[in-house]
Amino acid sequence: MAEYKVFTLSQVAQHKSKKDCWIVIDGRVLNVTKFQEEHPGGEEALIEWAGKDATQAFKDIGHSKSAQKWLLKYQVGVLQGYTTKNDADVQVASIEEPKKNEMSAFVIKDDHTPKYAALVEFFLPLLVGGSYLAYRCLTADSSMV
Ligand code: HEM
Repeated sequence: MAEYKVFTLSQVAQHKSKKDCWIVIDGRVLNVTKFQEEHPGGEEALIEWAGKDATQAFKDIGHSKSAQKWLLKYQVGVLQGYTTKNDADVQVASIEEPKKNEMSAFVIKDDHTPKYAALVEFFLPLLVGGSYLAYRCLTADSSMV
């Protein structure tokens, strides 16, 4: 388990230039100065967030799991108020939740009960109506005799 130095947001804010660029993601303080040119999303995306907490922006893009692992490579500390018990904890917190919600929505759609109810609602009036007509026909025939 790595022991990281603790920084306040105002300490991070002092590293907001292209030559000295820190950002915060999920409570991790990252020195991304050398990563700017390598970043597949462009260096501007990182410079825009220099010295700030970019957690929401990072999540909104939908970065891959592999991108999340890259965070560990550039971590220099932890934001005050956060505790990273181990490296795996913070990674999982970022992407898995939306996928679980998608699945539960799918399960609700897959429920067969409403289909069954719709069939009964359709055939029951037909059955009652048909029986009534048959009864009327039979009664009419017998009255003519
Ligand atoms: C140190 C933090 C970051 C790392 C390690 C990182 C890493 C990556 C990686 C590996 C990709 C390629 C696609 C993927 O694997 O998901 C990517 C794409 C991208 N990133 Fe980042 N990123 C970081 C921070 C940010 C921030 C703060 C923004 C700001 C909004 C950002 C915006 C983007 C965009 C726009 C793309 C392109 C997405 C696409 O082409 O669909 N990234 N990033």
